[in-house]
Amino acid sequence: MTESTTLDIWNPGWPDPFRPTVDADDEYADLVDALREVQEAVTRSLPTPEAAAEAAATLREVARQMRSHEVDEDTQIAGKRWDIPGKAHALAPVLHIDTVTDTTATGRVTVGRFHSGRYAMNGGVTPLIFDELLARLANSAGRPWGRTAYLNVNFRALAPLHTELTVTAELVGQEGRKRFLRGAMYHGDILVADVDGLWVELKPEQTQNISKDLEGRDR
Ligand SMILES: CCCCCCCC(=O)SCCNC(=O)CCNC(=O)[C@H](O)C(C)(C)COP(=O)(O)OP(=O)(O)OC[C@H]1O[C@@H](n2cnc3c(N)ncnc32)[C@H](O)[C@@H]1OP(=O)(O)O
Repeated sequence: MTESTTLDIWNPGWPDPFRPTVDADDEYADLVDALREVQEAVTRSLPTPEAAAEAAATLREVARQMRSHEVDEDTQIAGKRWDIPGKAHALAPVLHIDTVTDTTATGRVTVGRFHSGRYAMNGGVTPLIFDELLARLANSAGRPWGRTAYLNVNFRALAPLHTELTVTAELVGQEGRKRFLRGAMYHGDILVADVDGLWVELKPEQTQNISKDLEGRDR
């Protein structure tokens, strides 16, 4: 796999909760890499029942250890490492963002069997990748924070596993608070998916303490 160029494209307009609140060093990134390794290895395996039970006990022990270090969402590292591909979050495949200009962005991604549907990338994973790249572009160049309003994805061809795919994004228009983006994913010259997305700039009251907005809701 090609190593990425890391880009710190932190937007000063973004609210503080999106920055890690402790100095993150690579032990955190390594922990999430190890979690990704587990996800892929478990997906690819057919252990004996005894081996499955042993692994489950080990994983529950790791979960117990991590629960003893639990913090609130504003303080956690996962999803906050803008400087490294994957942002130290194991949900989506690791997207290597190579370029971000005021109106375009490009990246590369390779998925394994953990993100497979059946011998090709799962259809729910493609929007995750588009959301990551398009959101970075929508919210870069000093633009105030906006949220995804829609992502309309067209699947044009199977996206192969274990193969580097390129992803592109473009800001195609702005009307008031609305930012219209378009993106595409390629396997070599083959278009595997494209997307139209809308980001809506948040009103000041929408950027205040999101956890308060969710109080009392079943999350
Ligand atoms: C500090 C907090 C930051 C949080 C960052 C979180 C980042 C994410 O992960 S986003 C996750 C996925 N996205 C979401 O959960 C978003 C949920 N939806 C929302 O929050 C709201 O619907 C939101 C912000 C997108 C728009 O709501 P609101 O600000 O009230 O917009 P509203 O004033 O109704 O509409 C603004 C314009 O956008 C248009 N619009 C809004 N939603 C849509 C849509 N889905 N389709 C088409 N047009 C839309 C409206 O028609 C309107 O257009 P016009 O100005 O021409 O009349």
